[in-house]
Amino acid sequence: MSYPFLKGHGTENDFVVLPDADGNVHGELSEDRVRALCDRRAGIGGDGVLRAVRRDGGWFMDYRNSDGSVSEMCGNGIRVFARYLHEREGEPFPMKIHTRDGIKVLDRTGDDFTADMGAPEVFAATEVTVTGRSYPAAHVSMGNPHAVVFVDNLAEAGSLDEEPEHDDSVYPDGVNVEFVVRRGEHHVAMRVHERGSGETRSCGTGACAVAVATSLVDEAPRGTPYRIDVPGGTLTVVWTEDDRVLLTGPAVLVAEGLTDL
Ligand SMILES: N[C@@H](CCC[C@H](N)C(=O)O)C(=O)O
Repeated sequence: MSYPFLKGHGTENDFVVLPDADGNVHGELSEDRVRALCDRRAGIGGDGVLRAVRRDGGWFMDYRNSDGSVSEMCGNGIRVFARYLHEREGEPFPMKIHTRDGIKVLDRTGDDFTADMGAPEVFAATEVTVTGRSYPAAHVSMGNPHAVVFVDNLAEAGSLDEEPEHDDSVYPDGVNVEFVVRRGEHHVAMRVHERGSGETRSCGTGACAVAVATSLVDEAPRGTPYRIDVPGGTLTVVWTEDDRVLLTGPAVLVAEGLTDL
């Protein structure tokens, strides 16, 4: 049996989009199927899967990491998802999208898409260990968990092939780890090891967590735009006076077809 799919990315964080309006095409998407779809040699390839299911008069983004695990939220994925809904399902902007982390509002300005990611949660500082070296980390939740580590040089994080070690009592479901260097005023660069996907070229929720952690260190006024360079491009994040994190960046659809996977 063949199924329609699309492929898209946001700052090179790439996804397989699975249209499944009535939720009965893919049923309970198994971890094995997600892994097969995301396989870069034997599959379509992607850092994750975005299954589009109708819900409550709108759409639900069923996000899976490339290892098949579920995450609450994906900031790059939801911009790709919004573009898909606009171009293929005729949904107008601004649009509301249901996620495991509640409803998010997406808007578009030219080639840029902005996701209102809601309020961050900031917890007590923690620690992560990478290739035997421990680093202090800011603990920020954007619906999904992040550990933000400030370093002098992004190469310090090494190849990021291995999952950073973390305290299971702090992050019982694992954690996304961002390594951050300063580039200028309100401007940083980051690399990320994503829970369930390994090192990726970008992470939208990670960029939000980095902007929140950095603006707290800077004591920057709310509303200050932060430029976050990622290996796959640039994202802009604003933490507003009324405690919403706005993530802006590109989202593109690059292919579509049928898959037997
Ligand atoms: N790439 C995403 C985050 C995807 C989920 C993450 N790996 C997790 O398990 O929480 C983004 O752009 O936010």
